[in-house]
Amino acid sequence: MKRVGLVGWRGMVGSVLMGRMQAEKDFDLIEPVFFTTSNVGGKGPAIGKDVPPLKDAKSINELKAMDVIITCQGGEYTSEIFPKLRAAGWKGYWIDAASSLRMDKDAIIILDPVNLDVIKAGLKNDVLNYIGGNCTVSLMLMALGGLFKAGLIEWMTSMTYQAASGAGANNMRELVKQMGSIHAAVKDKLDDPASAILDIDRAVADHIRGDKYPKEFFGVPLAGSIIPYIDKQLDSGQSKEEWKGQAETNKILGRSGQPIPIDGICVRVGAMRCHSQAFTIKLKRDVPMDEINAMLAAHNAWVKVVPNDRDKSMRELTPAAVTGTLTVPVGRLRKLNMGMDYLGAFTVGDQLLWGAAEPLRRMLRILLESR
Ligand SMILES: NC(=O)C1=CN([C@@H]2O[C@H](COP(=O)(O)OP(=O)(O)OC[C@H]3O[C@@H](n4cnc5c(N)ncnc54)[C@H](OP(=O)(O)O)[C@@H]3O)[C@@H](O)[C@H]2O)C=CC1
Ligand SMILES: N[C@@H](CC(=O)OP(=O)(O)O)C(=O)O
Repeated sequence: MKRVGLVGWRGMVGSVLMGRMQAEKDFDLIEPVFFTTSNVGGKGPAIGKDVPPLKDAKSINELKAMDVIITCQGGEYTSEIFPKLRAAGWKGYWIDAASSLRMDKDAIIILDPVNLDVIKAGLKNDVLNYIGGNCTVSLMLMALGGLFKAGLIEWMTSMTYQAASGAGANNMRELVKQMGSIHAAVKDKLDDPASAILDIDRAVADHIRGDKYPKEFFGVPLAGSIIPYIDKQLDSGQSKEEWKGQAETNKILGRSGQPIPIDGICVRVGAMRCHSQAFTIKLKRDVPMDEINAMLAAHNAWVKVVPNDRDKSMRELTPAAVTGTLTVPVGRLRKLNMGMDYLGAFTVGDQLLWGAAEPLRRMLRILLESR
């Protein structure tokens, strides 16, 4: 059995990964060894089988004994430990949720329902580093895989509505606190049916601009507002999150040469853990809608085409409907006023599942099956 080291298993992404690995009985197929940066010698998680005490995630010697390492510990950990581990001669497989190594020439971005061929070619060519993609990019590709596979996309824009979870666990807590604090600030007025809505509105606006509004982690209000910037600022005028759209998509698809142009504006909204995206897609030719729907639906087992119907869209194409599931609905599909080769679409996906944890455990399975 392969010795698989798990780092970052108790964090937010790690916990989702643990849940999925247990649900899919992945632990039956491996010898799991759990690592920690804060509790060496402590008890490992309950996974239905005995595991050794927690090992030191900074010990190159302990890590070197692993055949595979899966880490959700974060980019700083990867940047510190990965080069030392390779410098020490470790030849195992490194599977990582963090972005640090994604664009390295020695790394493959993993999203097997979309790029199993790229992953398999990597394994054949002894590539050892397999990195999960950015959540918006992975969810976009799960939704639109059929159009990419058919080579129909000339260029596209993605305008995102990204959940608080993408910023981390503390930010999710802060979003809920912000919601609660808004309600508390106007509860008396809300309880009085005779109160004027503009008084409530003014009180809410004063509150979210005021000092008592909790915004330690976001820095600005999210509940009752939006944040039109995600990740670092780049000289190109894009945010780093926006830059990833084109760079990672083309790498995931294994495209060399001319990249498919992809750009847009990434925005944080008050959803908990589902990212949504609205697309404008320039098709290479006018393809009938029934063919487009069929292509999208047939691409993978998780995408679900939602008919462009008001009631169905409102019920099935929302973070509230999708959260905690692996289903990636895509809908609002229609030709735009710009012409018959312009397609509009909207998708929603759980960014902790397909956007983070799921591709990692599936990569482990691919490795186990291939080796
Ligand atoms: N958040 C996201 O949406 C996505 C994140 N990623 C990447 O995954 C990595 C991890 O992200 P995320 O899971 O959000 O990070 P977390 O902050 O939730 O967890 C990271 C580590 O923090 C330590 N930790 C400290 N205090 C706590 C606590 N109270 N509860 C749990 N863990 C704690 C744990 O390490 P220890 O046990 O050693 O103390 C844990 O492994 C990042 O690199 C990120 O870029 C990738 C895709 C999406
Ligand atoms: N930046 C993403 C989350 C994330 O962790 O992305 P990446 O893995 O590319 O750093 C978000 O805020 O929604």
